[in-house]
Amino acid sequence: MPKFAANLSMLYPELAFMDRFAAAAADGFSAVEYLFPYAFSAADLAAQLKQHQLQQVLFNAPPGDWDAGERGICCLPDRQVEFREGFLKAIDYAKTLGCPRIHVMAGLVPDGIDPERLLATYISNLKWAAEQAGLENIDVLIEPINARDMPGFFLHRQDQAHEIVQAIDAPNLKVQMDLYHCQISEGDLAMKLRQYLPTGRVGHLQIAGVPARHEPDIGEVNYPYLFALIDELGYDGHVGCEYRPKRGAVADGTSDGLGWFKALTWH
Ligand SMILES: O=C(O)C(=O)[C@@H](O)CO
Ligand SMILES: [Mg+2]
Repeated sequence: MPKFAANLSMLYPELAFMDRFAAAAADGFSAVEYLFPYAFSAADLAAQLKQHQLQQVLFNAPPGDWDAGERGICCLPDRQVEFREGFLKAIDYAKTLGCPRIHVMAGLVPDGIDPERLLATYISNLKWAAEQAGLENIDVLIEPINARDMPGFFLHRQDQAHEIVQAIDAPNLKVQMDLYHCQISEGDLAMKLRQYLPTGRVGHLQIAGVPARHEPDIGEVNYPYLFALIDELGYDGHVGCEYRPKRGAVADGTSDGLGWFKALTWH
């Protein structure tokens, strides 16, 4: 069975962020991920990980002005200095948290800029980021995100992401394959896993039910089948549980929806 990580940005919305570590550990998780650590000190976050014996497996580099609607700045030509400063801050957090990978969001395609310039900026920033992160044995990940949830995002498809990763050819630059986004954008999940996991270029997996992004046992995707396939293909990384609990922010709403996880992991 794959190893699962609780995504603390989406799971446990009923709790304050700092209380979500304890809740994830109590539910049987041994690893966590979340979008952004920057509202907290790295030392406080590291203390939570230590106290609850959790491994931090992923977080995101600063995405620009998230509250204003930005979704990453890596492809934006006029934001290179900010991207690089933010990425170095992410490396500092990763070192304190013992986190081996950082997700870099590409950004929304702005009007009126030549797509070739966006791609050139994206590639140049990713090359630089992979070099910096490589000095600390950290992987850099890029994630295709579906256009229904994030219209105008630069990166929507697995083949596009893999083409970029291959072109840059840095050993620590990989794809974050979120099966929720992949199902919405392109489908054929089992064949996509068979195509991409053996390349060694998938650095992290994530899951959610489709179409509503609730628990993985709600919706059109047969996850037990895919978990067996992920094992068969020899993937030994984590699978991030990045979904919005169906019961929402009510007491025990997240834990009550974890029957699918407990059935797989509790013996
Ligand atoms: O939304 C997702 O999917 C993610 O993995 C986030 O890191 C970016 O929105
Ligand atoms: Mg994701």
